[in-house]
Amino acid sequence: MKDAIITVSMNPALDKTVTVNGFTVAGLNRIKDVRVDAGGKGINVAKVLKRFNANVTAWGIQAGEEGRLLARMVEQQGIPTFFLEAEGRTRTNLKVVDEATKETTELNEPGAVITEKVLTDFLDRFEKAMPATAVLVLGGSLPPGAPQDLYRQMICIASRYGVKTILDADGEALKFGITAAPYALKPNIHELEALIGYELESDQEIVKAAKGLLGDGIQYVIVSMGAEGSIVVSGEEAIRARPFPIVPLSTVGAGDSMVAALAFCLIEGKTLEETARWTTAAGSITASKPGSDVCTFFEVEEKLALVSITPISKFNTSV
Ligand SMILES: Nc1ncnc2c1ncn2[C@@H]1O[C@H](COP(=O)(O)OP(=O)(O)OP(=O)(O)O)[C@@H](O)[C@H]1O
Ligand SMILES: O=P(O)(O)OC[C@@]1(O)O[C@H](CO)[C@@H](O)[C@@H]1O
Repeated sequence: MKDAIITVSMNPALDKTVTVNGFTVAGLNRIKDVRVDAGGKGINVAKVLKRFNANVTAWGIQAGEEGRLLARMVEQQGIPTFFLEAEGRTRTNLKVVDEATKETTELNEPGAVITEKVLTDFLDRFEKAMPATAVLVLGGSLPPGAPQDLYRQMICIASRYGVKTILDADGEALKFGITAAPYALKPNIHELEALIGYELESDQEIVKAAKGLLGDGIQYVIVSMGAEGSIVVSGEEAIRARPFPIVPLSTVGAGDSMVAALAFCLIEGKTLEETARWTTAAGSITASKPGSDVCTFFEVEEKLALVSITPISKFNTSV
């Protein structure tokens, strides 16, 4: 059985995380600590999957000195990579962690422009890799120059080879991507609300909205809700998962850790309840780590039983 997972980061980043004590907008902020991690959603997913001992390769586009540094940082973690080089410079995303409030403020650059030539080469190599791939993870924003329906194109290619795609995107990239019926989606609550065009006030409303996305090939929707945990929905079941308490150090990569755990659960054939436990525990452990550092397999495994699980049908069967 195939077990290879490919993560794609078309717009990766060096994540520069600075820690301040009491972040002041429009004032002088003295930085207490700085760290730089290899970032981008697909790269974070690959970092977790490597720690889960999965057969993962990080694909993407890199550019300039920053791009070479990024690729080196990923490879130093023992993750096999396939990066095509583009012109310009891979972006640096600034993450400001406020020690006082435990809040993270993110300032993400648009990224280097991608040319049609690089894109065509990438898609060509991508299609060649699909026959040996079991799960594909598409995550993050698209770089300037890329068509908004790029994820849709990739999902269509992957589907021709029976590859299960997990899509973690927002805005237009998500809207277009959904039309190609990825196997699973991981919107956070704000991305889901933006997609459907209205606010969701209760768990029942979230389940209803998530269920509305299922069908025509979409099998799972995981709606993440920060400290509130998540709602995991399949055609047959809906589960409310609540995390154990943590002290958040940087929430960057928490959603990506959920996506990684979902890819792991798909490969391992876990049940929906097990998937709810693995994804939620992975997200919460990553949120308790500094910068874009991510959870390990043993840290997650140790906490699985502490994730509180409630089947949604228990309190409302009408959704
Ligand atoms: N403050 C927190 N306390 C406990 N768990 C948290 C906290 N923040 C995040 N998590 C865990 O991480 C998961 C994903 O968080 P979130 O909904 O913020 O994802 P996201 O918005 O996709 O994150 P990102 O895009 O930064 O990776 C949550 O479902 C939860 O399990
Ligand atoms: O700008 P995008 O592509 O939407 O998000 C990029 C990013 O914020 O996502 C990761 C966290 O999920 C970070 O490593 C990275 O900086």
